[in-house]
Amino acid sequence: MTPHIEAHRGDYADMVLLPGDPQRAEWMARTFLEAPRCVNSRRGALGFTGLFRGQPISIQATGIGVSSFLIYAQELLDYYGARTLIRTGTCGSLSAKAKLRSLVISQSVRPESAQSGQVFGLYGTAAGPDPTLLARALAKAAELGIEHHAGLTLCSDIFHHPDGRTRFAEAQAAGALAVDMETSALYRIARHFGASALSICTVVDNIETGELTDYSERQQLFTDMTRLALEIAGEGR
Ligand SMILES: O=P(O)(O)O[C@H]1O[C@H](CO)[C@@H](O)[C@H]1O
Ligand SMILES: O=c1cc[nH]c(=O)[nH]1
Repeated sequence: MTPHIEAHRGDYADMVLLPGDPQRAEWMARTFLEAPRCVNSRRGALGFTGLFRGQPISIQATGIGVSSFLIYAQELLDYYGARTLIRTGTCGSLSAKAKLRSLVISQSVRPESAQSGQVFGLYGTAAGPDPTLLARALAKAAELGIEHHAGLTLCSDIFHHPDGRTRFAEAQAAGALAVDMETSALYRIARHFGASALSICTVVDNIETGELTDYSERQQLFTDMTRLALEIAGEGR
């Protein structure tokens, strides 16, 4: 076990999907995995291991933001030997292209601020997704007819900000499709451990228009993202 995970070594698969929300982790595991087994409930950060088409896959909630994310990612990579991490998150759209309920696949990511830079500086220079996972995701999403966009995303440390949406102007001018709060940390820590990573997020609100999805519709909302992540995870490393 680790300070934040009560599972034994060997309880996690090499391949781990990482939603932020523990309720999403449970829904994904119970809906899509065969024989899902809860391997962590410490602090309510639920983790599950089961089978997808006969192959072991784990799903671990990471909480909100870089600080929480890095705890779970570090312990999975360093202690439990995870080799592939796929974030199955939510994001806010910063672009008319990234429609509500569609998927954004992060092809490159920039941190929002100097504070982010200091945290991410622990893991060296900027990093991106694993090219093989990215190529698989793009091909599978097209094959399955899943609405998606791939491109630059922004990773923020702050959800409620006194400057509101004006703080995103520079990132929008640079072409950022959407904002989340973990992707930059995912790519950097994965590179540090020589692991493969990809971030896929479902758009749950549009920061320009103020459109919002409701939490109650979120389970159906995550079907495409979960199917896509499992399909590409199911192809192995
Ligand atoms: O829904 P998750 O995966 O937690 O992702 C997004 O939602 C949270 C903010 O509401 C942040 O963690 C952000 O990155
Ligand atoms: O607006 C949003 C929605 C989800 N996640 C974020 O970080 N921001």
